[in-house]
Amino acid sequence: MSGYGDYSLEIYLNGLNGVVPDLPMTYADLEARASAAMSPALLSYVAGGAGDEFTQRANAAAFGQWGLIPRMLRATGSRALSVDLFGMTLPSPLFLAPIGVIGLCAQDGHGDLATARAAARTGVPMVASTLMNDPLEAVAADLGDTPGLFQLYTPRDRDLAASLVQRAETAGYRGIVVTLDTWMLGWRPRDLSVANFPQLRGNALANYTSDPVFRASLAKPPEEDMPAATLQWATIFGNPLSWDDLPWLRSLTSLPLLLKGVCHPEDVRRARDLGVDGVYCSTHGGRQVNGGMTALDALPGVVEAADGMPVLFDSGVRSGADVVKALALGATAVGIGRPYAYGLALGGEDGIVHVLRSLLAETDLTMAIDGYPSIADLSPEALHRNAFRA
Ligand SMILES: Cc1cc2nc3c(=O)[nH]c(=O)nc-3n(C[C@H](O)[C@H](O)[C@H](O)COP(=O)(O)O)c2cc1C
Ligand SMILES: O=C(O)C(=O)c1ccccc1
Repeated sequence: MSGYGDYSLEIYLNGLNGVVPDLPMTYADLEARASAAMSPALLSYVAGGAGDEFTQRANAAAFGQWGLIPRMLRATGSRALSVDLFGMTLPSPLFLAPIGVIGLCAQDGHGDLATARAAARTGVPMVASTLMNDPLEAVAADLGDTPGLFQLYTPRDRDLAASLVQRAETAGYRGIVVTLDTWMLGWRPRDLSVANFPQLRGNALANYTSDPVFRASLAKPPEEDMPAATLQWATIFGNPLSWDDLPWLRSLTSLPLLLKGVCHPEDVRRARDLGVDGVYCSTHGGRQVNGGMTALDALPGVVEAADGMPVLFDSGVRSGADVVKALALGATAVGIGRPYAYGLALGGEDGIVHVLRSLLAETDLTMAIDGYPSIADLSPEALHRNAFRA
């Protein structure tokens, strides 16, 4: 049974001793204070999105269409927030979405490890990006007993893809998440304005530079010629996959295989037919394309087509109320993106833990007060279409 809501009591009790939180309690404050703590180039990369960022804003605003219907007298004195995913029992429905430059968001450049340690402390699983400053093996070691999934950016070199997946299996990751919406880079005016793309400067490439297949493709080891290694990375990074590649992807692993960026029911059905174990409904936080549908609008159709297969969700989740709504629309687990990057930039590992505990507390309190004692009680019928939109 969840005691996540007790985080607020803990804070109020600390106040009796004159202690007030040194980390932000609102998303607006988190974003503002983290922005001030980051370099302008890193901030434009993390906070920015595609085009004029309409889709990025709409992803978050879409939650305002829905309101949880309060129900009374439903004995919500304790809440059940745990979820089952691929045979794992997770303590809560949250997970950490893959963030390729999370390493850079920490002062020491090891934000991938800090994220893994925050995952270990909270039990919130981490989806580790292909693009990390530390190799996937080191990140797995810091996860402890908390499960990790490995997010694959499928390179053009099939042997390199196979090597990365094999390494993830050996390191103990519990699933492979293949991201399909980012085999090429979208139009990102903020980054273009400062002519900065972190990976092209050699950042977050540790999984490549530590890989025997990648190293064998280089004339000189990356330690001697990183610019050449980086150019090689740019050449092989993105593979424009088709459905014909799916049997090959499936053959790479016996771990659960998930596809990230899937928003159309027909794509869900096709993935299912080809032996995929789960789909991940996301619009990449509006970073890749602008002007499209929001991830939340796509979610009900994806859930229906998934027909019981797990559906991970992210894009625009900023509060516990958002988490509850995504669960009610059928998400199996809900991914946190930018909020934890800001938590890390502002407060290191403790900053991530604070962001996660705050989101979980608000989720728990929302379910308690509105009369939904377990995640199983959350369904589309629990939601009302709001007439008023802020
Ligand atoms: C700075 C940054 C880097 C990201 N890198 C990756 C990545 O390496 N792989 C991936 O699949 N998604 C990546 N994403 C997308 C996230 O996994 C997630 O879909 C997105 O952040 C959700 O939107 P939100 O942060 O606005 O909630 C990245 C997002 C951000 C903000
Ligand atoms: O910045 C991103 O969202 C991201 O994941 C990415 C990674 C490599 C190339 C382009 C985008």
